[in-house]
Amino acid sequence: MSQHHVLPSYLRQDELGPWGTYLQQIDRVTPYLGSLSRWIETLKRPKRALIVDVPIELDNGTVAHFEGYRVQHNTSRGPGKGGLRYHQDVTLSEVMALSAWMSIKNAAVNVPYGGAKGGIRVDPRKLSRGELERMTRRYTSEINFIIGPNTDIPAPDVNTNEQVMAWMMDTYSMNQGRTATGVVTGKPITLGGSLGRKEATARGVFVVACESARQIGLDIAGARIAIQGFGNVGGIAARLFSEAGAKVIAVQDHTGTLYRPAGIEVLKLLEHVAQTGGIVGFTGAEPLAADEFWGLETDILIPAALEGQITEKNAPRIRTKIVVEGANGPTTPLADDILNEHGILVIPDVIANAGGVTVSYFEWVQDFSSFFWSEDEINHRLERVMREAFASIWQVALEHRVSVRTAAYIVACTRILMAREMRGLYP
Ligand SMILES: NC(=O)C1=CN([C@@H]2O[C@H](COP(=O)(O)OP(=O)(O)OC[C@H]3O[C@@H](n4cnc5c(N)ncnc54)[C@H](O)[C@@H]3O)[C@@H](O)[C@H]2O)C=CC1
Ligand SMILES: O=C(O)CCC(=O)C(=O)O
Repeated sequence: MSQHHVLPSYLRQDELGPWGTYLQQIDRVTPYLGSLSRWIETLKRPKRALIVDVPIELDNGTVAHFEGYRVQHNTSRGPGKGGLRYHQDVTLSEVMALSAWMSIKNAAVNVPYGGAKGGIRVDPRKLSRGELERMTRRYTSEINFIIGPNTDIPAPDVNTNEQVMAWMMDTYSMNQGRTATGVVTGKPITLGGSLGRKEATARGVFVVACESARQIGLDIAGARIAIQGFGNVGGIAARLFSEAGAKVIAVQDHTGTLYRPAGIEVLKLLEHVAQTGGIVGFTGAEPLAADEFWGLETDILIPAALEGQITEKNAPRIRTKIVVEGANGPTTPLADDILNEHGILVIPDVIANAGGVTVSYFEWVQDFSSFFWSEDEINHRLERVMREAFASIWQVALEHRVSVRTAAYIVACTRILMAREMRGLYP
């Protein structure tokens, strides 16, 4: 990383993690921003970062404290928007990076939001349903004063789902004294959720994978796909690819790795995961050592789990044609360079997984107007947004002879910094 980054005083150099990846991505786009680059520092620090203590009474009567975060990276183009993650390894610098990637993503697909993200450092698998509800409600109360339908709108991310969103919406509404459905998206349909939101991220991944495959003359029917992460994004993407005639030959999650060259029966695997919580123990494919996953020969590789999975260590072994980033931040900058040198096309997170927030935007619009659209209408609009965003970013990549990631950042940072410049700094 270049030496000139002025880090916020609450981050140590050795704690950078994904935030360091993000800063390098910003360094790479800066030379393409012309006079707007005088505002670049705006993107290198979050606008607002809140750390909260979340105490709850456990079922056994003891008290546990969890650390929670909500970071609003940028609100130049609209309210903060982004998911909420429950994971034992969540840190402030990770949530900062995730919030920054939301700013870039929302601008890349041109939805009228800034970027935000939240997290709680907890292994939710160790909590009962009651404990999970109490933790969610307490966290929501603690961040209550910085979220709202017009200020910052959370949504599901790793280990959170529509039930968690329902508890958040209810807690926020209790504090407001009125029902405020628009405070979160990814809600249950019966509480103002949108048809198609659950599948939206995976559908967006599928659409951009098809668009990029078309660019390199790859047929999706019969294509070999490997997917890391078999949750909301990876599991549903696997289903969409197999419905389109592709072969999902390898899958990895936190419980194990599976391989079947003839193609895994995705519906059966989804059923197994719904019953057992992970892919381990599925008998319709061979178990594989975790590290072997990265060396498999495939046509499309989809990281759809956590950050920092493709590094300079495993990137040299990757044998695929396209990497489509379902996860946020799965590829480090060094790995990005290696994949590029090997002629592997990388479709970055900020466009590849933007389908989720796009339908979150549709949900928010539907909540405000109390008028709900059909699933066909939603999927149709989603596909149009994804295709148009992909086409314009692809064009910028060709014009500037840069990676698709840098092209997406050129488009997004120009939109954000233009808004910043037009708004000015005063009073
Ligand atoms: N849910 C959404 O709408 C969106 C999610 N994303 C990103 O997609 C990624 C996955 O999110 P979701 O599918 O929503 O989460 P999820 O909680 O539904 O699924 C996460 C999956 O990752 C797997 N996983 C966790 N640790 C792993 C490890 N060390 N090795 C291999 N697999 C591991 C889990 O087993 C699970 O299958 C995250 O990076 C998230 O930020 C991005 C855009 C929107
Ligand atoms: O739907 C949303 O608001 C955000 C989803 C999310 O967290 C993401 O795109 O990474």
